[in-house]
Amino acid sequence: MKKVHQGNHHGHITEKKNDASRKASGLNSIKGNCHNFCTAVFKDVTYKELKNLLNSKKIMLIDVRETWEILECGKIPGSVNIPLGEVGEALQMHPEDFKEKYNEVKPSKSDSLVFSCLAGVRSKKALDTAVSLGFNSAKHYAGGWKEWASYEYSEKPQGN
Ligand SMILES: O=S(=O)([O-])[S-]
Repeated sequence: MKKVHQGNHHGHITEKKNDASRKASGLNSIKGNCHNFCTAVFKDVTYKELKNLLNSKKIMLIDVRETWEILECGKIPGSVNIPLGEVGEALQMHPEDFKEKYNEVKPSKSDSLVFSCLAGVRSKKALDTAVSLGFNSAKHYAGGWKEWASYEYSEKPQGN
């Protein structure tokens, strides 16, 4: 008898838990969508903003393309190459190791970091990694090398 009673009671709790976890996963997906929306709107720098930031020398621009792509296509002047697969590890490195590997001072969590790639997909992933590691001022240049080269190396009027 006792066993049956416990079983029923347990079953009831389990049902409640399932309900609670269903609600939580609903909230998580809302949170996920909001995060994507917020990073898309507030953490994206335009070509002109990037130019100004580079001129002010107040940012570290990290190009997350593979090294061969940079050698083949070119790079935004002043950018540092950290391929996407290395970003998480690099941002957690000891500053001395970072300096040795990338020949740059490791950015602090409050520094302005901007990620770029070819067309904004990998730079967004790098941005998400950086934000999850506490680099809350990080942004990305969604236009990437594609847009940069089109403004810098063609007769096209420059965008914003
Ligand atoms: O560089 S990219 O991932 O946007 S194609």
